[in-house]
Order: sequence, then structure tokens, then C-alpha cells
Amino acid sequence: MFLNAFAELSYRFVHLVEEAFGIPRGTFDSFFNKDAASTAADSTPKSDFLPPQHRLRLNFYPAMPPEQEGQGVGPHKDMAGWLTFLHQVGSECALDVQDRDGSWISVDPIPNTLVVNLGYAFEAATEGAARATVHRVRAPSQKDRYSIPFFMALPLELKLSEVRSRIPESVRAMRRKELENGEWTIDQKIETFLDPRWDSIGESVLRRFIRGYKETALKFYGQEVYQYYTQ
Ligand SMILES: O=C(O)CCC(=O)C(=O)O
Ligand SMILES: [Fe+2]
Repeated sequence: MFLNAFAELSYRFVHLVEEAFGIPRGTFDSFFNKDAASTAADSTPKSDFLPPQHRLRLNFYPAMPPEQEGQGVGPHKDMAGWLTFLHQVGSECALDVQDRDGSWISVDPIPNTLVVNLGYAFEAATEGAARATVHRVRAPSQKDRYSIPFFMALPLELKLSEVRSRIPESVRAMRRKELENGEWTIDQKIETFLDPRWDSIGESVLRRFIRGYKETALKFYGQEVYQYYTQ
């Protein structure tokens, strides 16, 4: 139920994104299989895609005295793809997001609000115009902390080129123009997610994972797969 409520909220939010991009409301609906529910009169699914695998995670960070090393999360972008909706439980300040100049901004919890992060696929689909949110979590020293992110995904077989084709050129050109003007400072790295050799969201996520976690990847996928995705 919780997962469904998050999913519904995320679909409504995507309509706001469409509005911001100046494209018709519902442009992205078919990615989420929302119109795939069959009726007695029409049993053919209207979407070609399998339902995306949205995920909910429960994070627990035990409080540790400052002299002991606690458990936080290092700087990262969320891998699941499209958008993350994060519920920070309680009032502990621990989450930081990185500004474009590389400085860190503390995202203090505000009751009854969610933090929205952009994921890798969002950055890739907008050709870097909307940069995926780099964020980290500081280990708490006073009180235990919990957080509940909802990772809104895209169908694994969906091609990034297909997502891009629905995003207006006016948006996709933004980063290119900034690069040309020398205005872009720290983020040159969308290529780590994007590689035309692997255009599907699923393979891009797998490849990103394999590149990010060498030891785990070698253990579970073996040398051949590791080499294939890191060449
Ligand atoms: O605990 C948080 O505030 C963020 C957790 C997070 O970044 C993640 O689970 O990907
Ligand atoms: Fe995260």
C-alpha cells in the first residue's frame, strides 16, 4: 500500500515535470504502464513495456559517538533511474546535496515534506540539462536516524533514446550550450551512465553497478561480464 501511494504520487509529480518541460501532460505515462490495465472490452495492454520496478528502501543509521566511525553514505547519484522521493524520518540533519560549484548544502528535514532527487536516467535523458542529484549522508552522532527513499524507476527494456525523443530539444540543448559557453563547472560525467553501446535502461543500470562495485560484480557476474561492461 505504501509503495502504491508513493507510485501514485510520483506519477502526479511527473505530470508537473511535463508541464515544466512544456510538453503535453501524460507524455511519459506509457513508460509506467498506467494505461495498461485491461478492461473486459479491451484486454490488450496499451503499453509495450513491462512495468518498471519501483523500489522502496528502509535505511537505518545507528548513532555512534564522534570518536567511533559511524555509518553514513558516501557521495552518489541514485542509480534506479528516474526520480527519488525521500522521506527523512525524525528531525536529524544528516543529508547533504551538492551544489553545482561542488559545495554541500544540508537538507534539513521539514515535517510533511519529501525530498525529490533526480536519478541517473533523468540526467541522461535530458542530456545532462537536469543533473542527477549528488548527495551524501553524514553518520548521526546523537540519535539513530531512519530514512525511506522511494526509487521511481523506468522499464528496464526502455531505450534511453526513446525517453530522449520525448524531451524537447529546448531542454536537451541546455547543457550543450552551457558547455560551449564554458559555464559548466564540475559535472562532466554523464558518460559514465550513457554509452550508446548499451542503450536500454536495464543494461545501463547494470553497467553502472558493475563499474561502481568491482568486487561484488566480479563475485556475482564473473570476469567476462565485468570486462564486457568496463571495456
Ligand atoms: O538517508 C538518506 O537521507 C538518503 C539515503 C540515500 O541516499 C539512498 O538510500 O540512496
Ligand atoms: Fe541516494
